Amino acid sequence: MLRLSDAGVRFGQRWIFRNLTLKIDDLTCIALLGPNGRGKTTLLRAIAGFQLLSEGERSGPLDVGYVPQLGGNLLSFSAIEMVVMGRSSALGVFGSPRKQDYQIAHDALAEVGLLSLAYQSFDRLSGGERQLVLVARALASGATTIILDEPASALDLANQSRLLGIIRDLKKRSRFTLIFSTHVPQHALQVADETVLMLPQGQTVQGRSAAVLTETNMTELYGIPVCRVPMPGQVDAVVPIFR
Ligand SMILES: Nc1ncnc2c1ncn2[C@@H]1O[C@H](COP(=O)(O)OP(=O)(O)OP(=O)(O)O)[C@@H](O)[C@H]1O
Repeated sequence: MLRLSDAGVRFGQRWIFRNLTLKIDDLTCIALLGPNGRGKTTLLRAIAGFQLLSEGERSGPLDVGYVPQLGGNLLSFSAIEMVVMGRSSALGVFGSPRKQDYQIAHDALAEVGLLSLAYQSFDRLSGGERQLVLVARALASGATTIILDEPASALDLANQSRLLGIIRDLKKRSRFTLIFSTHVPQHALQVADETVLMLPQGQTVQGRSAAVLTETNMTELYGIPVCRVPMPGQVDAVVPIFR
């Protein structure tokens, strides 16, 4: 189990969050939602153990596969080399990747549907392709806790569906604890067992996704009306009402 108790992170004089207690049971899938700048990345990094807490405590595993938000640090390694880098904790400081590490990387790229781009330079991939390569890297790491920071932000609708499928498959394998942030409540409703809302005024709400993602909570979260529309035989549709 991963746990943050009375956790807080402060940058200079500014508290990003405080008094935050979060319990993540093994093998659950958790979605994290909140408005821009509210502190989701900071919280994910704290959960991963990369961000030092200013107060409170973290307990839980440290071997975490972390998929960062898509950034500008483009590297000219090939896609498969980027994925093989995910094997580094299994190889040790001086180890170099062996045939079996490349096989694992190959399988991970196949899982995200990018095998055909294995030897293309990472810096020449599209944003969505890069995002999927980073997901493959976390899969290849062998970590059983995988944290994904907005993994769908650059994905088209088909690839969002593929990503949700990958998350569902990982859940079915019953080996992984998954935590992802998103600005799309529908993603949480589709695949997350539990959702954590970082509300604008500083409170945090955690609970079963269908129970937490109410119209009232989502409207408070984003400051615009958000509706949940029943879809016969399917998960409710989440519809923001843009003005
Ligand atoms: N190392 C840092 N030093 C100072 N301020 C920081 C640092 N890292 C993040 N912040 C600030 O903390 C706040 C929360 O940032 P964070 O990236 O966690 O938000 P977020 O919810 O992930 O945002 P978004 O949805 O826009 O990605 C922001 O205002 C950011 O500028």
